[in-house]
Amino acid sequence: MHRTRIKICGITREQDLHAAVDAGADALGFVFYPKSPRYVTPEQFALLARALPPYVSSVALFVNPTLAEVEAVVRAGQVSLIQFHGDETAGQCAAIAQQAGRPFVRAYRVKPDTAASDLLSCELAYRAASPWFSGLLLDAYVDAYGGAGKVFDWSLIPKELAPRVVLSGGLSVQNATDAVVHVRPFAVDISSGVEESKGIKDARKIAAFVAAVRAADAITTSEPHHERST
Ligand SMILES: O=C(O)c1ccccc1N[C@@H]1O[C@H](COP(=O)(O)O)[C@@H](O)[C@H]1O
Repeated sequence: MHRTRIKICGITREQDLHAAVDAGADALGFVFYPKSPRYVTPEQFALLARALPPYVSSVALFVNPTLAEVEAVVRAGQVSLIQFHGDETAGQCAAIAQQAGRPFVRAYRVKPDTAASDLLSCELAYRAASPWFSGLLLDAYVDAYGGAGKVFDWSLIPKELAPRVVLSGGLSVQNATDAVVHVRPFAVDISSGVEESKGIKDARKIAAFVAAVRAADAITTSEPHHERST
């Protein structure tokens, strides 16, 4: 059975970190973009990261960072993976990841006119650019860098790419099962959909989201892959 990996992003409080871990999250995201309502400083991250148990990944999310900013975070606490969510080029991501010694996920903000070939060639280019490239995260394009709670058209994702991507953008307790059953991504990433207010997570929503993803995993296991409807 495929177990869709789950990342809960935008952790700012220790109680939210525990809620996500207790619910069964595989990864927790910390936002190092100062304009975000979910921003944590390296000092705040250092305290939060001490509460991370083994085998739960921590993802440091940046928007157009300098190498020094990334290195400061990597020094502050345990970082498993970097997430680039800005306008960084493949070369910049590769250079920072190499220097910081961490693999990275690249966010691609999907527009209504994004073609399947755009997504496939982007993945190919990143894979060629760096051995530190771990995969693409697909988010909806909005007039901000992310965390906007907006869904994009999942049918734009090429079927051959879906099993490798992190699906993101406007996921919620309500659409989680649908998202996993239709797209069958490797992982899902959610931030605003499990919040009570910006930067403050809701433990019940986190638990319900994880349950909805697991329900979808059970459905996709009983349904042969070739029957995927999108
Ligand atoms: O969470 C933020 O504030 C944020 C800021 C800048 C870039 C990305 C950000 N969050 C990421 O956006 C996607 C979608 O979030 P949502 O579930 O639609 O709220 C997700 O990967 C967050 O990690």
